[in-house]
Amino acid sequence: MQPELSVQNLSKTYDDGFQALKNVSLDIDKGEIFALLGPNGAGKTTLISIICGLVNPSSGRVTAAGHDIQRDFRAAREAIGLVPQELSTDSFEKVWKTVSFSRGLFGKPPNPAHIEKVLRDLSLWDKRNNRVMSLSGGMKRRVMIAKALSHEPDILFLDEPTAGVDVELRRDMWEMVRKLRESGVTIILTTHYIEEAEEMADRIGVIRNGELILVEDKSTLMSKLGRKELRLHLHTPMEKMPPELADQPIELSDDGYELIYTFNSQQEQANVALLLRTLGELGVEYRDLQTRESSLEEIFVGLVHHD
Ligand SMILES: Nc1ncnc2c1ncn2[C@@H]1O[C@H](COP(=O)(O)OP(=O)(O)OP(=O)(O)O)[C@@H](O)[C@H]1O
Repeated sequence: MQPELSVQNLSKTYDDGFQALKNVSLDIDKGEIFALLGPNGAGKTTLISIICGLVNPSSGRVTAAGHDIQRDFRAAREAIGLVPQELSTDSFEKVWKTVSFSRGLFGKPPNPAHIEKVLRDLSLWDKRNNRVMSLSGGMKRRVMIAKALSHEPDILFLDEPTAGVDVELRRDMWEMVRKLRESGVTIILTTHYIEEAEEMADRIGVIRNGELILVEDKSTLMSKLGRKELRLHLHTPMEKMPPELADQPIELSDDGYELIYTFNSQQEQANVALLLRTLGELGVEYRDLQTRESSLEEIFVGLVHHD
């Protein structure tokens, strides 16, 4: 199957000589939710802006829904909906009008039934006759999404969709994104909230200094790079690590009351059983045992700050 979005060897050097993207290649399938993670200035917005035809690439090729974004600009752009990072919604226009107008910009004939559906799906129907500028920040953000969906795009870009949005609205947005995916829309989102990527994405790409350093299924990423931690709370403090445990990835807490064992998620649980048996043989008693897996956030911080 042809990917819905294909980015091949894309590079961008801005006029001042700054190289914001370095040979980025990425294929995204129809119906995927793809999260692009990266620290500030990594190149996320540049990548999205090139795909949406707002910035010219220095080299490389992009196809969206099978259309080359440079040779076949109109068709490619029509296939894409973009919800930009900056909200430009200080409009005197009413919600219905501004959303319908966006559709017209793509040369699509009016389709009130579609606009109604979009507004209803985004819980904006009751506000359709309100002026955009009179809406709350969260509602304005929904209007931005409605505008991006007005021309029935196949691919939707959400550039930091929930920045500055409260937790409740964030959850509503996630719900909405899932519904969109069910209707066959491919979704690419950038986010600083790792929780968001963890919650939503099928695949995750990590971009750093203009390079796509990793693309992986979320679950693979978490099991490959995630670590598990086992903490044993001891009955009596231990003064130093017994020699039998010296070659294990195990640490003793400063107060001597905790043994902390870390292991790769992929590694066999059998190692844990072995550790517990060794402790039993040594007569080390513990009152409590806790396990914990590293979050995507910890994995991400590790990726972005180390080589
Ligand atoms: N027009 C421009 N001219 C020169 N440099 C630019 C231009 N636009 C962006 N840059 C630089 O390119 C780099 C990537 O910027 P970009 O906005 O793509 O990052 P980002 O990953 O989206 O960051 P953020 O998370 O902060 O939005 C930054 O260092 C930025 O300063």
